[in-house]
Amino acid sequence: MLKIEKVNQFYGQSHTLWDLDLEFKKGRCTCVMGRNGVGKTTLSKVIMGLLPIKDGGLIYNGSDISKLSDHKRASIAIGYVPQGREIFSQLTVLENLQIGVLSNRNKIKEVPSKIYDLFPVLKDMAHRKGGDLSGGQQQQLAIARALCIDPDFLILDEPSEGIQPNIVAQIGEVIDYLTKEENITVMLVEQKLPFARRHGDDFYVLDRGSVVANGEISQLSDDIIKKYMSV
Ligand SMILES: Nc1ncnc2c1ncn2[C@@H]1O[C@H](COP(=O)(O)OP(=O)(O)OP(=O)(O)O)[C@@H](O)[C@H]1O
Repeated sequence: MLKIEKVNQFYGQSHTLWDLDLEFKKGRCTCVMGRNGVGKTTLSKVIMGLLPIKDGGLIYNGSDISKLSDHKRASIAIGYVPQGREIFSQLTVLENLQIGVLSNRNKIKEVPSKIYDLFPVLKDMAHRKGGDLSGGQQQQLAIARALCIDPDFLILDEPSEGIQPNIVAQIGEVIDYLTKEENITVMLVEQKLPFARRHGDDFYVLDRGSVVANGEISQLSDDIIKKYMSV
């Protein structure tokens, strides 16, 4: 589905991603983990085309997308829910969703009813301003907006961070539904181990911009956690 091949990325002189090799398999949830500052968000932005890479390739369904603009990448159906959500707080819930619909690759005009099946609260709050929603509801709105483009590949950057437990559980159920029922490929940037273990299929652990461990989520051992994830 998506292969990251020998990717190197720099912020100015600062070498941040080092010869990264990762593979995201179709219909699976792959967790990208590691301590603060190891490069997880940088990798998400590289995939979205928000940051340039120095060399290497991003092979998406067999083609190298590393030279495409972020706009073109949205049209090839990569959805992105950034850390901090970035919803439009002055627009209503419905207007936020309609912005996702504008980038829908099948040129639909209305918010699909499936979105409200996944997130019923958004139907109840359709005419409320995004900024009036709780943090958890804003996270749901951000995920729903990304789903409005009908993505094949969805990047979720720490969706459970600072969110109340019942909404975290709902978001986990949505991830399971998207991978298992809709065959969507999910990249889950996650620091919370129980959430990653419950909803992830595969994992990569990064340290200082390099992959230091990977495998199926059942292979995420206490040794790896102690060495690369505990503070
Ligand atoms: N715009 C930038 N300019 C320069 N350096 C940056 C920039 N953004 C991030 N960095 C640096 O790049 C490294 C990787 O940061 P990144 O945000 O990708 O890590 P992360 O693993 O996502 O961390 P966190 O879990 O805190 O979000 C860090 O050393 C960070 O300070």
